[in-house]
Amino acid sequence: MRPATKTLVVATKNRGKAREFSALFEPLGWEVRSLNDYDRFPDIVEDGDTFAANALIKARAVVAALGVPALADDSGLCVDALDGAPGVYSARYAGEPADDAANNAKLIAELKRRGALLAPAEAGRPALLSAARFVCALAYAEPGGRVRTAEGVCAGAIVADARGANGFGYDPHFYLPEFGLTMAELTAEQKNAVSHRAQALRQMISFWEE
Ligand SMILES: O=c1nc[nH]c2c1ncn2[C@H]1C[C@H](O)[C@@H](COP(=O)(O)OP(=O)(O)OP(=O)(O)O)O1
Ligand SMILES: [Mg+2]
Repeated sequence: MRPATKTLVVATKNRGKAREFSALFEPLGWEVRSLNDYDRFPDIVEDGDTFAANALIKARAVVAALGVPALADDSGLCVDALDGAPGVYSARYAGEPADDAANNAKLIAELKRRGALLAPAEAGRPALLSAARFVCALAYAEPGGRVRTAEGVCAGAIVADARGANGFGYDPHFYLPEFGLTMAELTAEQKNAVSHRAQALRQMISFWEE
């Protein structure tokens, strides 16, 4: 089961995600179309309990609306000290409409309130950190009803001070110990080598090749 054409609809309105999918698919000779390429595509209600459930909801909604195969991404940030929050609520953590700056401000305020930003023993690390991971569930759906899901995880830590201007969402506060940089300080190529999204996509592509 793999898409029959070299154009793939990605069921997202998030321009940051769409940009990353375009870059990830480009070396494979695939062109990505997002919901921003359709006039007034209705908002999809994401009321699933898990990333995978929400990805399936989005993929199926786009298949139903457009009649073509669709790949959907539901992703978010899970912070250990917040018992996995904001999790599936990452996009609307600070309320709706979704606002990255408000979400980041609420995240840091919440971690400070709980005393959950800790100074690591090692020198050269950012001052205050709190263990976290990015999670990405992908769902691929076809008009015939077949579906496939994949998941990727990227471990890191939330850092109190925002750094970097690349990426989107929580990237300026997501610190990667192996780089000594936040996700927003990585180049697009670096992020696409390690991200939760890239890992989930690698798994999905391996399913497509089965
Ligand atoms: O690589 C990432 N770098 C930073 N932040 C990220 C990343 N990946 C997900 N996130 C955050 C953004 C948003 O707050 C939430 C996703 O929510 P999610 O519902 O999956 O996406 P969305 O509503 O922005 O667009 P859409 O549903 O149309 O795909 O997690
Ligand atoms: Mg969403």
